[in-house]
Amino acid sequence: MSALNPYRPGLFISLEGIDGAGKSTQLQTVVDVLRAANRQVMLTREPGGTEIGEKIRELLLHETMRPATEALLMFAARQEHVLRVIEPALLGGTDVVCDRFTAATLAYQGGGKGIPTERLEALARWVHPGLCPDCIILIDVPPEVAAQRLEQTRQRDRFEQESVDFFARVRANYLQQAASSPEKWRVIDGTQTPEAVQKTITGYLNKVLQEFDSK
Ligand SMILES: Nc1ncnc2c1ncn2[C@@H]1O[C@H](COP(=O)(O)OP(=O)(O)OP(=O)(O)O)[C@@H](O)[C@H]1O
Ligand SMILES: Cc1cn([C@H]2C[C@H](O)[C@@H](COP(=O)(O)O)O2)c(=O)[nH]c1=O
Repeated sequence: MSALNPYRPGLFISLEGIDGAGKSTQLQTVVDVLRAANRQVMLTREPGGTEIGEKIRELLLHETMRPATEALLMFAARQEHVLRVIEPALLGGTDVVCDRFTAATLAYQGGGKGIPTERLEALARWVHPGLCPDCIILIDVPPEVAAQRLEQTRQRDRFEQESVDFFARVRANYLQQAASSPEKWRVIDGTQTPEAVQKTITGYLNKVLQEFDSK
């Protein structure tokens, strides 16, 4: 059973951070820690995670659109993802590690693009009533650091081309969300070396699992 949702057998963990924070680099760490504890684990991502969701992802990452369209498409993809993938896995006892979830919509479409939080929260209540991650790991870096990393490494999609100011707003929103639910969020300093970030995530997750086992 989940530590925070005793009616549910699998743990639901999401990873968050601005683009370039190092989230993809650390996803496997999360999976490895859970598997080392003999747990069944599924790794998935948003937007995406289903056939329809991956098609919506392509639109979101590459087509120009209004912020409201963006928010609605995020939730359209999430509806399919929750109903077809996340809930069945959790109910079957599989832990779900999700590369971003609704916190990203609040941060990017809310903090970054100015969609009112109440509208996004209303969509979240509609699309996944009663479901939220048991723990959310935020890899936190200043936007200047993330921009430098992205510049060095790859061709950038529509979000990755946003300004440093945009990512400063997204980061501030994430930190605000984390501060308002400290029992659920763990903020990790992503400016450390990848090995140090990995060690911090491993220590944190082992504590979460210990808490879970003691219930
Ligand atoms: N702790 C770190 N220190 C220095 N560089 C890092 C660190 N973590 C990741 N990187 C490098 O930064 C770049 C971006 O990392 P990664 O792809 O993991 O970020 P991300 O947060 O998943 O980005 P996006 O959300 O855009 O996919 C990569 O080149 C990666 O090797
Ligand atoms: C779920 C979600 C994602 N986004 C943005 C954030 C990223 O720029 C991309 C996804 O790419 P990633 O490198 O695989 O993380 O989508 C968003 O704006 N709102 C959301 O809800």
